[in-house]
Amino acid sequence: MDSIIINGGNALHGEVTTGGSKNAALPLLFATLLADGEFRFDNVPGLVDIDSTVLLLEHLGARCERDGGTMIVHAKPCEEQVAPYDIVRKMRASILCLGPLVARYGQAEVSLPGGCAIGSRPVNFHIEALRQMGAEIEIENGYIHATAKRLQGTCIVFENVTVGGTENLMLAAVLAEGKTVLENAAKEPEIVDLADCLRAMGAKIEGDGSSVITIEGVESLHACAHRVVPDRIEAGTLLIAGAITGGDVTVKDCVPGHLDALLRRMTECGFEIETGEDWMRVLPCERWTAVDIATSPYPGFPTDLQAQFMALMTVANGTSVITERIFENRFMHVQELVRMGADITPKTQVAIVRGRPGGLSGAPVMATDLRASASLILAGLATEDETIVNRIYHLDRGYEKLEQKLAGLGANIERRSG
Ligand SMILES: CC(=O)N[C@H]1[C@@H](OP(=O)(O)OP(=O)(O)OC[C@H]2O[C@@H](n3ccc(=O)[nH]c3=O)[C@H](O)[C@@H]2O)O[C@H](CO)[C@@H](O)[C@@H]1O
Ligand SMILES: C=C(OP(=O)(O)O)C(=O)O
Repeated sequence: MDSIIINGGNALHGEVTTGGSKNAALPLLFATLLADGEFRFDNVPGLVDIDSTVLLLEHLGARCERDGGTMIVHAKPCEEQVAPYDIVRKMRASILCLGPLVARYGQAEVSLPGGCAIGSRPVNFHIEALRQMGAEIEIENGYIHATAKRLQGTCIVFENVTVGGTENLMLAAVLAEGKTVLENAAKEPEIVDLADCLRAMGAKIEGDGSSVITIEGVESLHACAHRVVPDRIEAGTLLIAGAITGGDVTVKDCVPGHLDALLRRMTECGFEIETGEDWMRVLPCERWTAVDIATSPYPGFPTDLQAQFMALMTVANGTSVITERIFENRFMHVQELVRMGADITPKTQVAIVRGRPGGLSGAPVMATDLRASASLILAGLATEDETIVNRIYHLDRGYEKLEQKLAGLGANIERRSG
């Protein structure tokens, strides 16, 4: 199993580019189940989760070709609408094939995704909403069995904001009969990116980016070309990497407007941040002040940056209260940060981080999930000695060549295969 070795202590300097968004690319690729023909996607990140999606699409009859950041999907009619356990268990977002399959073919069998390190992560909102559109859904032998004559447009009010649920229902409603209104919908930039792509396929969608999305179903859709939106979580992680080392880092090819919540908090900490249309820069800062964060749906502070921000707070001046409101178990990085000298008291959904400027030391640590991996690497950069981050396969789900990007900024970091 690969690990990442970091010899901390270097202030990072220079420019680094952001790749395409994992969380946008996944639903976009599942949108190809809605039409036949040749789709072209640019700015597709090279990630294990993208490989898992390709595996599932190819299982469902498509052929995918990749050349750098470009992915061509030759979409064909799907003969057997089955998403098997062996593929779904690799990636929870596989559930996003349910909406398009049942909308287009009137049936689907999709393995129920399990929980993961950050929580139980049920898909009851997806299932309930599809039932409201007329789908008959049974759960048997670990599979969701869905059938429908033609899905019927209706008004769906999500009990809680759900990114995947909103996406699955958008992917279903575009081919339903009549108008679907999604209320309390997610507003994430990835939702807007999906809506843009679906519109390019001929769908009629309004309101994406707000909490009410209206979709007028159409009879059929066609293939299109689309460029994946930049990954705001990768961009935020790279900016924090510059900040935590007291460095001067410019993150290019990103959308700073998608990171308002992070940039506001970092500015409150005392960091000087400059932004342009598609870049942002953190300037050198020797000491920063602790601030509190509480995660919430977009445009709130993203849960996917909570672990990385916590690393920054472990070496801040003062005490920070970090509240995780999206997932019930997203503090798995705390114990590993503590092994590196951090002073953190975790409670149920709150962690009290008593900052210790210059107080971290390198250690062998274990990554438990994707963003926890990033958090431990950031903490490693802030020490003066060696950190070994084990179980790095989580990182490869969501960051393309993170160690190479950080090394390009002057970090002493390498991957060791083993
Ligand atoms: C591939 C992808 O885009 N993943 C992102 C997506 O995950 P994902 O789409 O899985 O997250 P959701 O927004 O659906 O989940 C939010 C909360 O709602 C709960 N819930 C969700 C659905 C449901 O049917 N029932 C239910 O109870 C979840 O357990 C969680 O507590 O949004 C999360 C929240 O921004 C991000 O952390 C993930 O990186
Ligand atoms: C939790 C994440 O992803 P997923 O929903 O794919 O597990 C993430 O990107 O941080």
